[in-house]
Amino acid sequence: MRFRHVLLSEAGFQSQQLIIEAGLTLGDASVYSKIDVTIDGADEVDAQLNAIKGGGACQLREKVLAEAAETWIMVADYRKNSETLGTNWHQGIPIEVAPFAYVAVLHRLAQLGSPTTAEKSTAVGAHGQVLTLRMGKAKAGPVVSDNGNFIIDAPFPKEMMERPTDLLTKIKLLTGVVEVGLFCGMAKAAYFGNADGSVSVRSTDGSVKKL
Ligand SMILES: O=C(CO)[C@H](O)[C@H](O)COP(=O)(O)O
Repeated sequence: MRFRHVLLSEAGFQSQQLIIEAGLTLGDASVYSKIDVTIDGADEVDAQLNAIKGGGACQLREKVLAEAAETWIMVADYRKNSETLGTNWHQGIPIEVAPFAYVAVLHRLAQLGSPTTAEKSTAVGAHGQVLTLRMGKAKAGPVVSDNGNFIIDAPFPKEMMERPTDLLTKIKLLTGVVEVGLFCGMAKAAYFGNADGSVSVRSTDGSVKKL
């Protein structure tokens, strides 16, 4: 396999800083539109290698790089490995939205089945998470992505999370949505770090190999 030692800045500000600090060559997806391999983290990975991403609010850029890659690989620790998305990642699907449209998108997500405060006891079971605009921790106001957009975290009931591609399609069609933190059918493999320090690799055929 041929590698170019160029790292792309689109994965977000933090990645860009790490690339510069390490003295590596910083590239750009508009110059390197085809990538051999993209390796990325995930917030949760299901049995079919679908993933939730966007815990760091970078899912738009990360999806552009994943789609540009011949091979897209995920790395995560064992706590992010589950049968169905939403099992261990409870805060919901990260959705990047145009700021002026966020109230409209919140309404449409609620209509799609994402629970709001009023209905949380029936809709989300034990976890109690509800549809929210993600707020900053060290700043007042909402989190603003590297693209100047807001992030909505939208939990959905288990029966909808079991069909992530259908859910992705429905959310992506809402006007005002820029990108959805569901990565479906994209990964060639997921590498999980185990509690004992070993690594397990799961492939698209469902096979798991311990390294
Ligand atoms: O999707 C992401 C950022 O948008 C990250 O890949 C995801 O949040 C995992 O991060 P970490 O490996 O630091 O736990």
